[in-house]
Amino acid sequence: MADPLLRIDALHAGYGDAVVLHGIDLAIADGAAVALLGRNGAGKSTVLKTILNAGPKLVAGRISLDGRDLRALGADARARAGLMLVPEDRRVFPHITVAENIALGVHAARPGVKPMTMDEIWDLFPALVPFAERAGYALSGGQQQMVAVARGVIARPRLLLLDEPVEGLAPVIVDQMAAEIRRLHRDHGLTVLVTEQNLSFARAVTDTLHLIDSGELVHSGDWAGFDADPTLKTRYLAV
Ligand SMILES: Nc1ncnc2c1ncn2[C@@H]1O[C@H](COP(=O)(O)OP(=O)(O)OP(=O)(O)O)[C@@H](O)[C@H]1O
Repeated sequence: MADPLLRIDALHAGYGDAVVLHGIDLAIADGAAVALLGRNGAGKSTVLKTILNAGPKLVAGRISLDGRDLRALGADARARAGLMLVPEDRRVFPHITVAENIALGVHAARPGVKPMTMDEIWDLFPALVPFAERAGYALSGGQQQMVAVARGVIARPRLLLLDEPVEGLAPVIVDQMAAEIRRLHRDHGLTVLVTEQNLSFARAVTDTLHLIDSGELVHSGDWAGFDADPTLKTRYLAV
């Protein structure tokens, strides 16, 4: 079997003296779409942020991309290696336009990889075209999320990490977002790791899932396996 794109071995990480991840192993194949599900505080965001070196402290374990050990790299270098995080709080800048917000993502381009043009972005996210010149503060939550995703893909990352992308969004926007992410994955080959509590969204955009509870992975498999054991939902997810 080919080496996975991203590989995490025996990862322990946390904040200050508090260790919140206790030995996470995860392998994500190139072209995969994977969900990381768990309750509030289970450790989902910490996994994503540790992959990016964006906050948590790595205590032990190894993270590699295409076989390359990432541990010595800072967040910017990991972005330029092809990892991009769309954070839970979206971080759309309020006083610049949608187009300007999206263009900020270009800084993460990998050496030798041409970022998308704005025309390519508008083709991928036609719903944003009418808002191209609108300031960030004047967007709805769903529009902000779409801007954050567009900014996340403009540099053509190898792996897009999405932290609870549809939290707080209306069901119709959730469906639109699911179609968008699925299209990026299916038609553009984008590898995706998404944390979620919204099961129907996660199911719509991924093929395999991992459940995390108190900083440990407690189940991994496909959706059919998840559905075959209803206790997984009641034990590990707040539903
Ligand atoms: N900056 C921080 N400093 C200290 N502890 C933190 C920090 N961020 C998160 N934690 C703790 O780490 C644990 C895991 O939090 P994390 O945010 O990774 O969970 P999560 O599964 O993403 O939850 P949510 O769905 O609520 O975002 C929690 O106990 C949380 O309180």
